[in-house]
Amino acid sequence: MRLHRNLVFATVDALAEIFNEGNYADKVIEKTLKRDKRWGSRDRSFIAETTYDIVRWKRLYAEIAEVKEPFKREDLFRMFAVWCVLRGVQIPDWPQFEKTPERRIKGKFDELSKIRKFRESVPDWMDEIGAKELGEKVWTNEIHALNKQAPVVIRANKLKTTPQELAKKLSEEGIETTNLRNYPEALELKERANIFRTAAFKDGLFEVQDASSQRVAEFLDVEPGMRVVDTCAGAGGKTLHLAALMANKGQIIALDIYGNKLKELKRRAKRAGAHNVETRSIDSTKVIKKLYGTADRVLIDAPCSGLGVLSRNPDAKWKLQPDFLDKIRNTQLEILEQYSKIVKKGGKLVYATCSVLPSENQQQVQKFLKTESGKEFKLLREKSILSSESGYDGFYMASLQKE
Ligand SMILES: C[S@@+](CC[C@H](N)C(=O)[O-])C[C@H]1O[C@@H](n2cnc3c(N)ncnc32)[C@H](O)[C@@H]1O
Repeated sequence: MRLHRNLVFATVDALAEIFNEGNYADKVIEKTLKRDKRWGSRDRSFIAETTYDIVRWKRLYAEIAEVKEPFKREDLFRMFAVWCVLRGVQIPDWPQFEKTPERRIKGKFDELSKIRKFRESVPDWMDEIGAKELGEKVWTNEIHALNKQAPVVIRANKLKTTPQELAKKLSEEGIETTNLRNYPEALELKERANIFRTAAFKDGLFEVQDASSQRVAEFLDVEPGMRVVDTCAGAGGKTLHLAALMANKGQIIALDIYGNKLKELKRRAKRAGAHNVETRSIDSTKVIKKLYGTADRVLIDAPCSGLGVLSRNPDAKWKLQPDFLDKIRNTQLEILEQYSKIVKKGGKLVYATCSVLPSENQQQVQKFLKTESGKEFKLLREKSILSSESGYDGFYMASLQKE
């Protein structure tokens, strides 16, 4: 691979913004890619993938390059040089890369690879919590899996198509996919591509949704005609899946504390042809109280650490803080206690997170079952999905019934 100067410089600029200004990697990359209209798809994927790679391996690369935050521009070039050496990419003969110590880089890599927190490039506190909660062996495998680049999985929108029909249409647009066994609506892309540009996407034939995430709406056991409340709907990944499973019949009320996310949900619902979705912004406790005792199904896709989705969101390793984890656990429990009251007698509640930590998952459900609201529920089943076992995101879901 020959490196192009403007692509490498764009990558280094993006890294400076992510690491030193604390901006979100996806937003920075989106902005960077707009910088030059002449960049083709290969150029764009070089910038996106290299930036994500260096974000993912920040701790390891910084340690090898012997640089510390806040990174100076020359530090970022040194980290880039580490990326080149470890990837087997020839180092350009530019002044920024003069005297790159290739053998030393390889030697330091071998030495640091013996220690998990360096090898897997995670902060000390995260490595400790992971090992404490999951056990050394499971955490070692899990963090390894979470450091792999996530595959692109889409969900065929059954309101408009079938996975077979969709695969054919995408193939006609030059995008090859494979069916995923045991995930009835999912297709995985054989190669990464900008699928948002396809006619199939614009026509609402699919949504990008990880395979594990597709398990959540299924877990809710919905039927057409039901009244369903999706309490933490965000931009509606699961809401749209629920609408498809309910064949557009019945009612879905999508809630969130952020109105802008619900706006995006509405746009997506329109594209997907989901007509049974109504959005309500939670701007006071009244919004929730009005719904008490009214829903056949309630989904709490709770805010969480996101530790199960590090492979698609590697900068969360550096953005997450231990005190946030404490705060979010309290929020999860409060949400469970409050929103569970929306379920009517005999109805079901699904609590889900994209975390692999038991303290956000099964332990929260056990705590909830002991509370005043929780005493009315019994746990029907629960599922923990590890990325190291499934090959997709880490998730947790529990189904509870109100007696
Ligand atoms: C895991 S995300 C939801 C993802 C979404 N369900 C999907 O499938 O695309 C959690 C959501 O909870 C929302 N949230 C945070 N605190 C909340 C609260 N107290 N009540 C309702 N929603 C909340 C966040 O804005 C965020 O959109």
